[in-house]
Amino acid sequence: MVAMARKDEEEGPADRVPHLPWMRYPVDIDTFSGRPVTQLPRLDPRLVEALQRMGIESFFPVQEAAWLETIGPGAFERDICINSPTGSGKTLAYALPIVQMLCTRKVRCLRALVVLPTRDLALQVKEVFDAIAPVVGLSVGSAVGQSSIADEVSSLVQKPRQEFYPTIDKEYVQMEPRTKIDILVATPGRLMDHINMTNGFSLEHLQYLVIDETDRMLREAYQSWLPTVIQLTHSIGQDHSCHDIDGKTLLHPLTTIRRSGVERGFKSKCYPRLAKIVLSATLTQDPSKLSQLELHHPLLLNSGKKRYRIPTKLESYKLICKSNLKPLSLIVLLQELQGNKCLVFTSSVESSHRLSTLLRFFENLPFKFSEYSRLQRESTRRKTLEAFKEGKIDVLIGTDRMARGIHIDGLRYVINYDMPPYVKTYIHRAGRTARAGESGSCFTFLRKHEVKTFDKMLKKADNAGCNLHSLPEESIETLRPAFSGALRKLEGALESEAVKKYDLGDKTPGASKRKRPNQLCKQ
Ligand SMILES: Nc1ncnc2c1ncn2[C@@H]1O[C@H](COP(=O)(O)OP(=O)(O)OP(=O)(O)O)[C@@H](O)[C@H]1O
Repeated sequence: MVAMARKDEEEGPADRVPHLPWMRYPVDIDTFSGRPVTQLPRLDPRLVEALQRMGIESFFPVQEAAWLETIGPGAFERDICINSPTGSGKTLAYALPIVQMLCTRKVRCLRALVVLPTRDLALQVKEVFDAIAPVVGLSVGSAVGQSSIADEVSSLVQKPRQEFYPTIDKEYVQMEPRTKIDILVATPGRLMDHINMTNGFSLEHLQYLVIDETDRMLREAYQSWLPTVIQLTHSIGQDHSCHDIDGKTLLHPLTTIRRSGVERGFKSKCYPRLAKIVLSATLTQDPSKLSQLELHHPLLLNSGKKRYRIPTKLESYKLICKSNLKPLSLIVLLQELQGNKCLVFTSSVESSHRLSTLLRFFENLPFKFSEYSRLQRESTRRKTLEAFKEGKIDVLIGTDRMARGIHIDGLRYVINYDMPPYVKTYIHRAGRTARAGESGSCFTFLRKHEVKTFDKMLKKADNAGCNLHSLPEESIETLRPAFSGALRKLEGALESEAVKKYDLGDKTPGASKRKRPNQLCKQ
């Protein structure tokens, strides 16, 4: 009962009317057909060319909808919230309007900030900006912890050019914008490092804030990055003036002044205000969570009739099997998928590790697989993901860490080795395939007693029919003898790993809660 209550709190019933009035009347993304890139009003011709070089001939509906709500008369007068399926092109939906809006800027300083929960995602988003921003003279940076903090600092800010202002006091020179970039893509941790420690890093000129994967970003406080950013961009009443050597008041020519607005709707808010775009495939409707964003007259762009939607070309299948036969069923399924790229999701890092270690003890499997886990080093994970993208590995075994936002070209299959706990989890896992209008399949292993819960869960999403998939019994039987041997080797391997870690004083996350070595193999 407690577990069910928590689920409802997390997701709510499928068709519940949102508490917030503005969420009840969304712009329906499905009414946009996605026009050719050459036919989007006001799109800079240089951007049209850049998009064509990227192989983009026409826009996806969410991109057209976001453009029409942000560019032109009344541009960015309201904050934009986007709830649109995985792989529907949300990144370009915000990147393009921001780049278009900034392409007439005269002075380089940090004007747009995009925040994402993980480094992999942030780098993926930066690639999109890198493909369009430089053609209109904008510079894009990242703060994700990929390089040392010193390297990152020197890529983001420049040293003050005091020699150009020999007669003016230091304070004036300190106000010169020093950021080398117009757009920053960041993870919250590194963003906070720069806010707190990097001399010359300033958000005072920030005009656009994008929070991608908003529901996840709001679930975790990440060192209070959000209130900090909002606070730093509220500079009402700050004294922007400084004085020259004669004591005359001098206003720095490059200062963005936010005033207390008096127009309707802006009372007691800063103007020009910080325009926000928040988005997800599973945008929260929880008023208390959304209130943290301090949205200004928000406008919701929504896809589908229900709260959640599964990509049109995604086919969902369930496989019912006993838990002791799950590894064998997985092998048979992977054999069926014939070495096509596939992501396998488990419920925990331990379960991923156990499964991939077990598979290693089967000989001659017709697919190459690898574990992808937060317990691995960052460099190992990066190499594994690269190898998977390049097709050197066919199957990645991991947890929900791989589920958010990551795009892998040509990924046709997703397998839920363990049932996802929430429909949101299903949507993000399954959404690694069937992206950008391509087709894909998601298979979910279930024990008999899980079927009802799973079916009920999928009903919360639009377009979520699920067929039964069965595997040939004889193929499973053939693997049984190898299975017993592999299981024995697995226990031995896990035990010696545990002993080794114990001796070395395990420092990995969760180590203190880990079981003693002699308890491990009894599971
Ligand atoms: N107009 C377009 N035409 C063709 N391909 C596109 C277009 N827009 C985006 N894409 C491609 O679609 C893929 C998915 O886009 P994107 O990652 O932005 O989806 P998303 O909606 O953010 O998904 P998620 O919710 O999983 O993060 C990317 O590979 C991108 O290059």
